[in-house]
Amino acid sequence: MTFTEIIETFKTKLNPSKIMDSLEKTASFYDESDKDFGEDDSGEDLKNNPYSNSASDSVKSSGLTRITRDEKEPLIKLTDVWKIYQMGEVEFAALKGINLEIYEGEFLVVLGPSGSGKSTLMNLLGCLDIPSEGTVYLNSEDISELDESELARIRGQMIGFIFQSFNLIPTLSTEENVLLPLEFQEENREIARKKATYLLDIVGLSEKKHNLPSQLSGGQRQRVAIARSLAVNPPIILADEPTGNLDTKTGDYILEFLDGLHKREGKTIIIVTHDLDLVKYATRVVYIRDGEIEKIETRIKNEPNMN
Ligand SMILES: Nc1ncnc2c1ncn2[C@@H]1O[C@H](COP(=O)(O)OP(=O)(O)OP(=O)(O)O)[C@@H](O)[C@H]1O
Repeated sequence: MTFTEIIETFKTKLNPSKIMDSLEKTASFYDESDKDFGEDDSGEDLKNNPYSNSASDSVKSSGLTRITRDEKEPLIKLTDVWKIYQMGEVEFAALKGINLEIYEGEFLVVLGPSGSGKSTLMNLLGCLDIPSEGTVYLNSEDISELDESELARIRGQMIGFIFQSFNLIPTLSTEENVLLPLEFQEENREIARKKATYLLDIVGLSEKKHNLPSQLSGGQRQRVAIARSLAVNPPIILADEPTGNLDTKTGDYILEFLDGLHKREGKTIIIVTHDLDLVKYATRVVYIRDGEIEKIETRIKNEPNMN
């Protein structure tokens, strides 16, 4: 499939009129100090931050209501959430009555062993799935009853995904993969290109923009996935084992980058992992086991892990 065909398929599937009604106009969210992936940065594009023009009016015009902690309204709220998988006659409860409130600006790490329900929980937090029972609120909107096109609209506005299962599209170049969510939101082509160029520079991949994903290393692919997840400047970043297949150095870069987004841009970061080392970045850690929350721990960020 060509780039244009892929865009058209997405648009047809996901009801563009609804998406157009609620376009996020993108806010300023980087400055030069975010340039964490140094090696192959050209630096040229950082002088012209394409996200900076709309800084003052972006949130107002976006249709998104930014909830502050003062208002004490959670950005995401799960109330007695169950996820039951049906396998023929047999039912399996992967989540059993989860209650969780996540506030804007948190760095939440969801920690649990294999099979504990982390990915199932992530799919609900990311509006990729709806609960079997219970309620999921995003920005005070109950997503449990929404259809797929409405869920897609909310995802497009609110959430950037860094999922291993969210593969890059193999037939598209690095640049086209980053352009995808922008084109999908019918961003002006020229501005979209500037944003893609800017983001690829931020993650240190300017020189690889014409490469296909298969011509990149695992770490580089993950960096493209990060650039793509940030393209529409979502307030929430969801990452499923973001360092899973990476060497320590690249994994650390990615975590430091997410940490920077949290500290400097106030992004809400949610990571699910079984890696205890990631706890040091968290403001709260949710321990999950057998589909239930075992405990929730509030932390002072960047404290050494005491476990
Ligand atoms: N589509 C499905 N149908 C049936 N059972 C499922 C399905 N998806 C997940 N499960 C089961 O639900 C439980 C939780 O799975 P989940 O993928 O959420 O765990 P996880 O904590 O993310 O595991 P891992 O760390 O190994 O990825 C597991 O026992 C799994 O076998």
